[in-house]
Amino acid sequence: MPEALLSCRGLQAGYGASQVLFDVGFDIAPGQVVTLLGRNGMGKSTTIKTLIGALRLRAGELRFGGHTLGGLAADAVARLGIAIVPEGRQCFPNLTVHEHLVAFAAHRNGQRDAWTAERIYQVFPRLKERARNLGNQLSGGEQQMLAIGRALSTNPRLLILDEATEGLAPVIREDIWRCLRQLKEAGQTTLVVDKYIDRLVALADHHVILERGRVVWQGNSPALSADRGLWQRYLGV
Ligand SMILES: Nc1ncnc2c1ncn2[C@@H]1O[C@H](COP(=O)(O)OP(=O)(O)OP(=O)(O)O)[C@@H](O)[C@H]1O
Repeated sequence: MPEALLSCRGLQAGYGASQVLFDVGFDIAPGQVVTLLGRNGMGKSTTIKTLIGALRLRAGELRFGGHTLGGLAADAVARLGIAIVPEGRQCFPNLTVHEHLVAFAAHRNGQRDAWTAERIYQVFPRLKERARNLGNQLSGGEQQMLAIGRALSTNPRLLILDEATEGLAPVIREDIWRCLRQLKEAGQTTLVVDKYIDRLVALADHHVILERGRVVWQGNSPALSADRGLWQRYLGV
């Protein structure tokens, strides 16, 4: 097992008086795709908010690429190379597709094969066709592709997708899954939260199941596929 890019142990976090995360711990190795699973309200988004510095870490250890993240503000975490595609896409209505892909461009992964606009267009040919369109002229699926492309343009060492296929038509969702497979083949380290477990099993290397703010199971795709009891107990499917 290569050294982890992200490593968290015993994470605790919450909102005011309500504690939501009690004991969250997992690793993400370079190039891995890891999922956070669990029913609604179990702490997936709260874990992500804690990782990106949007929510204060109350206890635990959070390390990323040799840095300790706990206590760092969100902009500092972003500069270290964690990019998030948030729920709800958030494209800019009056920037063109191409402007989205160059305005935030950075080089944070230290790799030679940078995600340039051209490379992003290879993964998302639809975006190339729409390069001159404004953000508010795009369909929901195109906006989602653009949100992923924009995050990639910062060349993150870790890409985080929170419910990236939420609200999309099935055919568009499949397009997003195909793109995520391409990103994985290109070596992009990714953390995914989504509800389509069968698709995640096909895509990801490692899965982490949360139940009321604690990791109750983690393992690889064959192990998760083989244990339908886990799906019923923790995932409600
Ligand atoms: N801003 C907030 N203030 C107070 N409580 C919150 C806030 N955001 C989330 N919570 C609570 O924290 C708990 C965990 O929520 P979280 O959003 O992390 O769950 P989740 O696993 O991502 O599920 P979902 O798919 O519903 O988003 C829930 O009980 C939720 O009500």
